[in-house]
Amino acid sequence: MSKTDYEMVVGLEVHAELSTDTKIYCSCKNSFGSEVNSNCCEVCTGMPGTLPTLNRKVVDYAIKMGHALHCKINNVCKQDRKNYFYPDLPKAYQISQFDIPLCEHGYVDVILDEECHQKRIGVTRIHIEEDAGKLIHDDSFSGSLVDFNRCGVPLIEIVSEPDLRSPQEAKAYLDTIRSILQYLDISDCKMQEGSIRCDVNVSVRKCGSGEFGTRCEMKNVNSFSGAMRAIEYEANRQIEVLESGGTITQETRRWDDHRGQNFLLRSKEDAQDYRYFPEPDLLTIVVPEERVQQLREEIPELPGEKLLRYVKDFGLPYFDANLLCESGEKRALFEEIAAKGGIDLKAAANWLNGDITRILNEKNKTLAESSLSADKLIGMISMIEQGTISNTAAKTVLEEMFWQDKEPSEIVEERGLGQINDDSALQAIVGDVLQKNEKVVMDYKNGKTNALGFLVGQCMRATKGQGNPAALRELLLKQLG
Ligand SMILES: Nc1ncnc2c1ncn2[C@@H]1O[C@H](COP(=O)(O)OP(=O)(O)OP(=O)(O)O)[C@@H](O)[C@H]1O
Ligand SMILES: [Mg+2]
Ligand SMILES: [Mg+2]
Repeated sequence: MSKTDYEMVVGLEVHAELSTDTKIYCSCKNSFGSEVNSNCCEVCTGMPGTLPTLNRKVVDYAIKMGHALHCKINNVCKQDRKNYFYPDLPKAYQISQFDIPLCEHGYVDVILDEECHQKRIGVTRIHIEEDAGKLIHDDSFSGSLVDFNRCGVPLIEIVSEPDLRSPQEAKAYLDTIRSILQYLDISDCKMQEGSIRCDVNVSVRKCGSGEFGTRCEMKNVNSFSGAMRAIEYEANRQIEVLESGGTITQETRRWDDHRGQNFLLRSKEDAQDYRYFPEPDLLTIVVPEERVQQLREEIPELPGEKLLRYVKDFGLPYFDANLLCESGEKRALFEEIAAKGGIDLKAAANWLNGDITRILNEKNKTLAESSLSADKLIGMISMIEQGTISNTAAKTVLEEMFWQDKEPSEIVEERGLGQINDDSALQAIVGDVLQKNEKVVMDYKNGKTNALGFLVGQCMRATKGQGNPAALRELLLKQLG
């Protein structure tokens, strides 16, 4: 049998750090990058005799994610101890949730491609738990150091059903989960700071088989593109094992993205190995039904719905809509423009995704720090549409109105950027350009039609960018016969 006779089956566990001000069970600051061991106390390091107190915000944030992923919310639930030893876990247990997670039985619709085909991915559960500390390995000394600042940072674990069938589907799912977290403003999702991490579970089976194969779980996947590579590699590894007559055993493997390979860490522990038991130091979580509903009402329009709406209602191509949807500020400005109307929205999207994004990136600023507004942009784009200014002149207008409290019309006037639409003025320029470019004119007459573009360019140059290109083109065509 060959590779194509097999199908891969993938399920993902996403851990997202929640952006609460304080940790999940104590009042230590929840922040990244502080001096090592400066944000920890006897509670988050589990000193004997200390008691945890649940941070209410953590429950709110997790319920919001539950609503966004269409989950059933278990507003009466408990927390459990997951026992294991590791040097970054001074308590030797993690407070998590075992048999009754806060949210379960959900799903998310993921957009798979530019034609907006969708696939529904099941979400098994979302539970709250605490993060562990961080080991620091350094070549300058033997052994490892440990930083406890991350102990007790709140996490949600979002577990998917094994519904994914390719690395591309897994990537689309991860991108969707990340942007939902960002839309809800409950996690900063900084991959490089580890605020969103994923474990990748993979199995393979013969195409057409109704049963799943044995899964292997990969740890140390540090990016979404790394997840795609890890999935591809692991599925191939399993197929090779099966094809050579072997069997797959349930294992935890370590992905090494640099080498593009994974390595056995341990044969997989089962839930029973953790000896889960109800956390005796914490009360049952009880969230009043009104609070659950109130949180539902706080859910904004989510990325998938928004993207489809931009494509369907505003006629934007997927690519443009997707770029706009990535930034809260851009979305807000675009929607304000769309609500006011009167201009081509594709043009607005182009400016937002193009020059405006470029300028912001160059200056490392946000839209809120600029002087741009929906009205200014509408004003500028209308002037282009009415032929008052050229696209080139508009770039100058944009640069000026970006940081200054000036109207586009003011700038056009001050800087004399108005487009020359006057036929007789343009006629003179066309005549001059044709005279100076006899060879190009010959080429054009001999069938080299792209010579026309060159001539338009020359006319634009002669007008210092202020000629109306459409009018110039027409005049040129007339003269060239
Ligand atoms: N046969 C399979 N092939 C691929 N993925 C699978 C298969 N069976 C289960 N999975 C996926 O494995 C993941 C299991 O995650 P879950 O958190 O429930 O358990 P775990 O990995 O054993 O626990 P832990 O959180 O302690 O790592 C889910 O995403 C699920 O969809
Ligand atoms: Mg898990
Ligand atoms: Mg796991």
